[in-house]
Amino acid sequence: MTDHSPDWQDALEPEPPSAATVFGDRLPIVRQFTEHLARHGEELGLIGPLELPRLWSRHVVNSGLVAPLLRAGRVGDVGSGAGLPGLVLAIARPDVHLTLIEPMERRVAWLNRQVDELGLENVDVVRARAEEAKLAGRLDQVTARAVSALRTLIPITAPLLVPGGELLLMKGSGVTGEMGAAEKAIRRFKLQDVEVLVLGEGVVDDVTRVFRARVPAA
Ligand SMILES: C[S@@+](CC[C@H](N)C(=O)[O-])C[C@H]1O[C@@H](n2cnc3c(N)ncnc32)[C@H](O)[C@@H]1O
Repeated sequence: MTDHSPDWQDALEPEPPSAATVFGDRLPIVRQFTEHLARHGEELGLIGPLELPRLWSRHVVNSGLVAPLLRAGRVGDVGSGAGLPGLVLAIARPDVHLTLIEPMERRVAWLNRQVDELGLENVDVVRARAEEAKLAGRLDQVTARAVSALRTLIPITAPLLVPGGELLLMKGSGVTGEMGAAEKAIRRFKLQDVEVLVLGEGVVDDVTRVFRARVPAA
């Protein structure tokens, strides 16, 4: 019999074993989200045409690696786009409230639709640029992925934090160079305990780097 599976299904990377390790009993909802993204992501301009063969490992599992770093409280994800890492983290950590901050109307509509379809009760979506989101001093932790270099990302994310709050900024292998270029911003916001965490060793082929730092406590 001829297989009439749609193109997206043929192109989608098979679920890697790391997905079960990272998401545990939340995996069925992560699967739903990944399928929605694979089905609609390209036509909605959320992911590029080359991303389906690496959607699980490069995007979904990669985002989920940050979940153990979240503390209970209110976490903001700046520039959520398709929901990476914000929606994935909201699925993985139902005990944490996620605020997804995204200025583009089409992406905000997508995020709201996913929140409804996946039945997530720990998410709100704010349509705004981070610097205009009226969230200054309100968030316990802020995540971001693929939004901008640290030198411009720190000045739009650090002001959102409560005193003692924490930045968790997902970065590529160039993070050390970015930190050098961001020295002025690191000093200006008096960031403390600045470090780069390497996540996923022994679990995934491509490790994830996270720039972690705290703003001073009051
Ligand atoms: C390259 S996409 C990355 C999306 C997603 N974080 C990911 O990893 O796939 C960058 C996203 O950041 C958003 N963005 C750009 N500048 C922003 C700002 N100042 N505040 C909030 N979001 C911003 C864009 O609209 C876009 O959705």
